[in-house]
Amino acid sequence: MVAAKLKTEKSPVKRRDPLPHDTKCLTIDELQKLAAENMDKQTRDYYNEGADKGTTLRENLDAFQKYRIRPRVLRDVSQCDPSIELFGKSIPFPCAIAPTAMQKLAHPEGEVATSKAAAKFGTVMGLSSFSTTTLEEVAEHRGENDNVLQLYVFEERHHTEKLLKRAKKAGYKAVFLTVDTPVLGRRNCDIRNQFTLPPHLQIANFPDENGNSSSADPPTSKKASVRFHTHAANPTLSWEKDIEWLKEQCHPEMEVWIKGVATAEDTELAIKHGVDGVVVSNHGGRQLDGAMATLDALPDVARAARGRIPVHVDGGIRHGTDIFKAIALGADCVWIGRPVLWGLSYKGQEGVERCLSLLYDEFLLCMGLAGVKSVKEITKEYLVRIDGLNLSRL
Ligand SMILES: Cc1cc2nc3c(=O)[nH]c(=O)nc-3n(C[C@H](O)[C@H](O)[C@H](O)COP(=O)(O)O)c2cc1C
Ligand SMILES: CC(C)CC(=O)C(=O)O
Repeated sequence: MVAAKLKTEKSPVKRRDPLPHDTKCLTIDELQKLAAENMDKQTRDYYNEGADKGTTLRENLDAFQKYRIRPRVLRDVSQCDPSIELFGKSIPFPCAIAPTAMQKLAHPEGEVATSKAAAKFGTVMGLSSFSTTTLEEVAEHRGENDNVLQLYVFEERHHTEKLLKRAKKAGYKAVFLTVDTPVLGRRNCDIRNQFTLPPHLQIANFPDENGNSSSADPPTSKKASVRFHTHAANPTLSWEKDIEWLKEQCHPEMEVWIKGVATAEDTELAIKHGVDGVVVSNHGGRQLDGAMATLDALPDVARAARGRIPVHVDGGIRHGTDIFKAIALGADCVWIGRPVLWGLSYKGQEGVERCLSLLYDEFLLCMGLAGVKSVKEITKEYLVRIDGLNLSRL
């Protein structure tokens, strides 16, 4: 396979051994189809849908087709190195696992399977606050790996405070404060399906007064202390009030990143308020429908950051060439959401490894064929933009 062909005996680059092919599942699109067979309608809709008309969800995907790669040749690509550093450690390629809620809907092992897969593969996992496994149990399976905790800062701060103390103790490297959710986006399928967690699953990080984890009870229930229906969104969040507070809670043990930035102005503010990194994200098209595709928002954010803080991006990444394009447009790393859920649903831990492995192989192949030997060489010189019938240099 390609990864093996690109490797030479003398290569100093330690590269992952390729997984044997699964001939039913050679692309992320095939993975999505296989996963769909294993999910009930409520789960499939919850995982796959976007907000409202799904415009931003679609555009996140389509934006990658506005660019084509300008390959360079005769560059001796026998020693391509796709690895990057994240949180001071090497990860195999510039791709990590975005936080997605309630993973036991996809597979009984849920977030533990994802953590094990991330550990085996060697990349960073983002854990949603609204996971169906406690953050401590997930951390137990991370091996040498770094994990980060996605955070919704609740109006009742004591819930968040407790969570942050636990995350520090469990060794999480960073918190990713989600900022694109001041109110919850309109998800019509969830409304029609009257989405709720099945009774055997819990939102595990928020026990009630009796120590029981909260289930995703309907909004009328008084049982749980923190429920996603009522707590994921927090319209009161602000730069002045919350970021300083969060840094005080987290530093120096955990970095504070902001997930959900889309503009140069907010990037400047993030830097001014001393955050450690930003993720360009629109929540996978699940929040503001009609918002820009993340790939379209990325160049502005990267320009504004001017290398002062890392700029990551998520949304619509379904192929190794998508990763290449995002890096060329200024991202330091990408995060993937739904493809991991599809991997989980297809085959638990093995499915998540398959997902990462497909993207890795495609990215490595793309590097070799585009004529770059390291991730830092990937710049906008390697892209053209398609405007109608014209191709323009960036
Ligand atoms: C089912 C699902 C649940 C999600 N849950 C969360 C969450 O709890 N917190 C969060 O910040 N983002 C959440 N996200 C957004 C992801 O972190 C990420 O931004 C998005 O999935 C990236 O787009 P992609 O799915 O096209 O890769 C969720 C996304 C999906 C699809
Ligand atoms: C509403 C949250 C619990 C999960 C989330 O962020 C999402 O479903 O997009």
